[in-house]
Amino acid sequence: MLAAVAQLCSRSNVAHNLLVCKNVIARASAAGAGLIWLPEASDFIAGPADVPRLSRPLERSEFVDGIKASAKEGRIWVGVGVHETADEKRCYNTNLLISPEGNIVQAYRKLHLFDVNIKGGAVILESSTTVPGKELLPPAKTPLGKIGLLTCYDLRFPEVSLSLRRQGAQILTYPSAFTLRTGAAHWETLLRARAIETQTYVLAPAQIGSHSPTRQSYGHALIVDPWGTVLAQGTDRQPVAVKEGEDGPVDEGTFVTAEVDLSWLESTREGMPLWEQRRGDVYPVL
Ligand SMILES: O=C(O)CNC(=O)[C@H](CS)NC(=O)CCC(=O)C(=O)O
Repeated sequence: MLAAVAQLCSRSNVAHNLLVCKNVIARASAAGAGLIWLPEASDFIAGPADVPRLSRPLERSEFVDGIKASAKEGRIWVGVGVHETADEKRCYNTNLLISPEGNIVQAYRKLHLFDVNIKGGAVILESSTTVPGKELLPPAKTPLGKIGLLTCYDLRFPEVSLSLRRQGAQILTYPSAFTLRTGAAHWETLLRARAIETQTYVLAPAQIGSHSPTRQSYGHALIVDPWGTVLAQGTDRQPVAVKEGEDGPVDEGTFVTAEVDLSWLESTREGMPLWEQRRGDVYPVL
C-alpha cells in the first residue's frame, strides 16, 4: 500500500492551514495513497503568546473536525500533528491517527519537549507553552501495518522507537517542524538511523519554510524503508522572507509517496535478527 507524507508551511491562520491540509489529503487520496501523514503543528505555528488562544480540545476543534471529514471523504487514513488544549495556559503537542471512517484511533502526546539554546541557532522553550505527555501508546493496527506514533524532537531519543518496535511497530511516524540548523545537521541521519536500528518504515512529514519573520522550518519530508533507504523526499525550496505583521505567502503544500512492503520488512528482520541478538544479560533491554 502507498503511504504519503506532507510538506507544508503552517502559519497563524488556522482556517487557512485547514484548507491547505484538506487539499493535500484530497490530492494524496486521488494519487492512490492509503494513508497520508501531515506535519507537527499543522493546525498552526504561531508565537508563544498565541498558543493558548489558538489551541483546542480535540472534541471541540474545527481543525480536527475538518481533517476527520477529509479522511472520510477521501476514504484514507490520516495522521496529523495539532495543539491540544491542556489547561488555560498550555497545550499538549499531539499526534493524531484518524481512520477512513473519520474517527480518532490514537492521540499521542509528545513526550520530549524542545527546550534548547543552540549557539548560533534556535533558542526555543517548548515547555513554556506545552505540557509533556505521560505515555507511549501501543502501535495502532492499520491496513499498512502497525504504526507507532512519535513527534519531532522524540526522534533524538532512540529508547522510544526501540520500545515501540518491541511492542510490534512496523512503521514509525515523526511529524516534525525541525529548525534549519538542526535539520541540516541531523534530520536525515537520525531518521535513517531509527529506521535501520528498529527495522521499520519511517514516515517523517515536515513543516517547511517561513512561518513568521523569526521562525523557519527545514522541510525535507522523508519516507525511509527498514533497510535505511530513502524512498521519497519532499522537494527542497528556498525559504520565503516573511515581513513583520504579515502572514506570509500562500503555500499550497506538497506530498511524496512510497510503497510500504511488509514482506520486505520481514526479509530485513529475518536476514538480521537484531531482536533475537540483544544481550539482555549484559545491558538492560527495552
Ligand atoms: O511550536 C509549535 O507550535 C510546534 N512545535 C514545534 O515546532 C517543536 C517544538 S518548538 N519543534 C521541535 O521539536 C523541533 C525539534 C528540532 O528541530 C530538533 O530536534 O533539532
